[in-house]
Amino acid sequence: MTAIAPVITVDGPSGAGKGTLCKALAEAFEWHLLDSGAIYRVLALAALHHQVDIVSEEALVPLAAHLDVRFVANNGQLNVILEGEDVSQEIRTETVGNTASQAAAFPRVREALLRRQRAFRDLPGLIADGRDMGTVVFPDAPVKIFLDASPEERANRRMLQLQEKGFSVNFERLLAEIKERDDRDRNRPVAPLVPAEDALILDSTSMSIDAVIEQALAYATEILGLPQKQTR
Ligand SMILES: Nc1ncnc2c1ncn2[C@@H]1O[C@H](COP(=O)(O)OP(=O)(O)OP(=O)(O)O)[C@@H](O)[C@H]1O
Ligand SMILES: Nc1ccn([C@@H]2O[C@H](COP(=O)(O)O)[C@@H](O)[C@H]2O)c(=O)n1
Repeated sequence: MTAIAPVITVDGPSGAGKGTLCKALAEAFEWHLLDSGAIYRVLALAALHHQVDIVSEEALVPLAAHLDVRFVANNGQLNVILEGEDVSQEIRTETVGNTASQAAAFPRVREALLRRQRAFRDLPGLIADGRDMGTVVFPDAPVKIFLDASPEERANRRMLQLQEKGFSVNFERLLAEIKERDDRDRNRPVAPLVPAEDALILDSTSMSIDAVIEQALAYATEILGLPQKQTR
């Protein structure tokens, strides 16, 4: 009998700290990592590159079905390769994030990307980062976490992140963009951003990164029946 790889899902809104937490969990457990948002972002970038109409589900579905994307491990980072070109940085802009959230609202686009995401499930286990990991993509995951934070805190984190990279940013504009994306992700008819019924909800608004990681690790190891892991 083939063993089915366990999955830890981490869902939540933009800037809640999912990527940070998932990377730490993947390192601690030495499991595979799925950044499902990167797949939606790559689709958005491919649409922008090929002048595919982002508001046309008809036009986006074939692009999603044949998306030529690879994730290549490189010194502890995952490089994102679209049609042979490294787009790891290009997909991280707010414009691409917003375009991704428009494309992600279409049911048939999501359907076209489903199998690609499930293919990441492999032994010894998978950490899955996204919006619908626990509700749609891996509903049988034994550990589900919904990571939240207030919009103001998330906008502040994003501002600091962009400033560290040398960009000048406007807090009010970032906050408005975050709220707009939240609204679209939470209210779409398919796979909306909602916590799975069996998810642990972690509000990280007033928590440090280390405290979030520690709490998530303790929860996951307890449910999976694994020995307690050390935090970094
Ligand atoms: N608990 C925390 N306290 C303060 N800053 C945090 C916390 N968690 C994450 N951050 C910082 O917030 C920023 C955004 O975090 P991260 O990229 O992990 O969020 P995300 O939920 O994956 O966002 P997205 O869905 O848009 O990719 C990063 O700069 C990260 O270091
Ligand atoms: N499982 C997912 C993951 C992402 N999305 C959409 O993509 C946008 C970008 O995601 P990031 O996590 O990289 O910020 C996001 O706003 C969602 O609209 C999704 O629908 N489902």
